[in-house]
Amino acid sequence: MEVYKIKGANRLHGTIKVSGAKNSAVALIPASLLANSPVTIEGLPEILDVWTLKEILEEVGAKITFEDGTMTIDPTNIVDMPLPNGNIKKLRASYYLMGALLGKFKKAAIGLPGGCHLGPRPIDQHIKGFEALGATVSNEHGAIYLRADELVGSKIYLDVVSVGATINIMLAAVLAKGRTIIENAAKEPEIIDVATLLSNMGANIKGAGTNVIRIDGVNELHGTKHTIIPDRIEAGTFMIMAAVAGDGITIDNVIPFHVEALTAKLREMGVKVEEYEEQIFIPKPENLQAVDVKTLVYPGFPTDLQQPFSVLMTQATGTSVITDSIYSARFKQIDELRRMSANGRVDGRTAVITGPVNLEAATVRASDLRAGAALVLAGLIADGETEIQDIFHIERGYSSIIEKLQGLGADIRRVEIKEIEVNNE
Ligand SMILES: CC(=O)N[C@H]1[C@@H](OP(=O)(O)OP(=O)(O)OC[C@H]2O[C@@H](n3ccc(=O)[nH]c3=O)[C@H](O)[C@@H]2O)O[C@H](CO)[C@@H](O)[C@@H]1O
Ligand SMILES: C=C(OP(=O)(O)O)C(=O)O
Repeated sequence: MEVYKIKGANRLHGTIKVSGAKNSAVALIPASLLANSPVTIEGLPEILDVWTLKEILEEVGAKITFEDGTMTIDPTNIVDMPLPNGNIKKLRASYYLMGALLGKFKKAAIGLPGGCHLGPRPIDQHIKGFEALGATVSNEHGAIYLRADELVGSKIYLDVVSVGATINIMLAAVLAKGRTIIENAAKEPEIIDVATLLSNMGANIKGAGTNVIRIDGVNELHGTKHTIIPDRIEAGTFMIMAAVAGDGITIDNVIPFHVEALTAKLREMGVKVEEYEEQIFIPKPENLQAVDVKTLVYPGFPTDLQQPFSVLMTQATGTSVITDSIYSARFKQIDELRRMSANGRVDGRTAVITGPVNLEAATVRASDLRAGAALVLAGLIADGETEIQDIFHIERGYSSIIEKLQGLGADIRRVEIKEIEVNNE
């Protein structure tokens, strides 16, 4: 199996470029199935989730080319094939095939999605939306079966603000008859990105990015060309890295407005953040102070940055408290950071971390994507050589992470090791 080996304590310096947004990419790709001619998406990240979706779309008959971040998807000959198993379970966003295929064929059969284990991640709000549009939905042996004679627009109030449900309902509604209104919709930038693609395909969507989205169904959607937004979570991870291990780092291809909640927290800790049009510069920080963080829906502090941020807290003076109000069990990184001598404990939805401490290298396991990112950051500052196992989680969401970090002077390698070495630990 492959692991990352990181020799810590090199201060990092230079410019690091952010890739296209994972959470947009994984929705834009299924959205393209709704068109009747090819859709080209530029700037896609080369991450496992994108490769997996490509394979799933090919299974249903899409013709796809993918080179240098540009994917062209020709959905002209796709079929309404059931997808109860296999690749579907490798990522969370396979749930977007429900909305896209239901919208296109008025029926779909899709296995329950995978993705990071962060506590319960129900999809009841997605189903509520599909049912409101006229679909009957059943769960048969772990796959969701959706069928409708026709889809008719409806008013849907989301009981929980959900990124996935908001996008999935948009996907199902763009070809429905009449008007759909999504109330209490999520407002993440990725939702605007997907609405932009759909609008350029001919859909009629108003209000994406606010908590009320109005969709007037159209008869047909056509191909188009779209450039994806930068990944605000990857950008945020690099900003935290600059604060924890940097000696002057420029983060390139970022929309500063998308990471404002993080910028505010970094400044509260004593980190200087210089914002430019598409770049952020963070000089070498001094004297980090403890802060409290609570994750919230956008534009609040993103849950996806809470785990990397916890590493910064280990370097701040005093006791920091993080509360994750989105997920009930998103602190698996804390146990691994404790192996590296961090002083942290978890109590329900809260982690309490006291610093500063000198982290020490250890063999650790990435339990999920952002826990993995947190361990990479910890490895970059720890004394000695850290080994991170289960790196597929990290590569589900970070494009060319090894090469990007090496570009800043990090001593990080992907290494093949024998299973026996793992079992002996
Ligand atoms: C592929 C993708 O875009 N993943 C992101 C998406 O996940 P995802 O779309 O799964 O997250 P949601 O916004 O739907 O979930 C937010 C909260 O609502 C709950 N919920 C959600 C749907 C539902 O039907 N019922 C329900 O109770 C979830 O359990 C969670 O507590 O948004 C999350 C919150 O910003 C991010 O952490 C993920 O990176
Ligand atoms: C939780 C995440 O991803 P997913 O929803 O794909 O599991 C994430 O990107 O941090």
